[in-house]
Amino acid sequence: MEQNNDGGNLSQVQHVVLVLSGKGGVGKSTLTTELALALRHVGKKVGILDVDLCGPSIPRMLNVGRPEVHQCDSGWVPVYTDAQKSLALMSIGFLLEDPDEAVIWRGPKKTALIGQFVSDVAWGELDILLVDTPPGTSDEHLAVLENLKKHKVDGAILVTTPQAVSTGDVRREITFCKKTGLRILGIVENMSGFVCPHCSECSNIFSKGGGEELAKLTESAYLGSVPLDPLLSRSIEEGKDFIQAFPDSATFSAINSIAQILLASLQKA
Ligand SMILES: Nc1ncnc2c1ncn2[C@@H]1O[C@H](COP(=O)(O)OP(=O)(O)OP(=O)(O)O)[C@@H](O)[C@H]1O
Ligand code: SF4
Repeated sequence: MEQNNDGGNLSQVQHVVLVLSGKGGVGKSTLTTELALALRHVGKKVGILDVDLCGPSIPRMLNVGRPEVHQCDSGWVPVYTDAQKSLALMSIGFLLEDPDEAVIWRGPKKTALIGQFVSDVAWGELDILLVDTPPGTSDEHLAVLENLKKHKVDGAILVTTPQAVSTGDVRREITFCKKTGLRILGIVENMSGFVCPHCSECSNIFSKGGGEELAKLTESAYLGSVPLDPLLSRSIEEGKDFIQAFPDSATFSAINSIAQILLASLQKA
């Protein structure tokens, strides 16, 4: 783990993990949300930093709307999703007056805001902070990474889909990690098979195993796969806690297993 002596607002955060994807729509924000809920489920204190300027969707997924954010002496106070303060969220969406505002910002403004955003959240004590980044390998990624690296970052989880594994987007993402010295903690294949809402049987619509192949190719861990599950997309749309609502589902087991493997690899590092 990279760390300097001045941990700043991240000094009481044990682990920082970026969630990346080569392109949009592969389920990066969904998995960030579900992994955070799964980690909370096993008693961890979790934070989510939503830096996805293209579409900050995590507040909707966690059903927190657009609360007013307050400042304390050490920075922005994150929004807590529960009374126990076990899941903290700070989203770039909270700071935008108009949700479409960020799209028209030019590079330097985005970079400056991200810099401030990454450094100025008063997280307090957290076991793990998940950072939902914009899709691709843009300047925003570099800005997030540069700012986090001043403090600490354990590495990144790469989210892909069975169809996307062999595309240029994924290769560019891997090259980005290598060039910036960002450790790939593991690969997750999302939308891997389809869970029938009637009989819960999972059918592989697209070829399977691409995520595993990619993990071998990049010599990184394969964290697991999550099926395309209508119950999960409904929970996400309605801002409900899937982990709490469907603890017996195969999708819950898949997400839980990925969270456990991730935790084990962070504890080992
Ligand atoms: N495993 C899944 N099962 C069912 N629906 C899913 C699954 N993963 C993602 N989705 C749905 O796919 C859509 C896109 O997901 P999401 O917003 O998480 O993608 P993303 O990669 O973060 O996209 P972007 O970075 O462009 O915001 C959402 O409507 C979400 O509910
Ligand atoms: S998976 Fe089962 S319930 Fe779903 S359509 Fe096929 S047979 Fe019917």
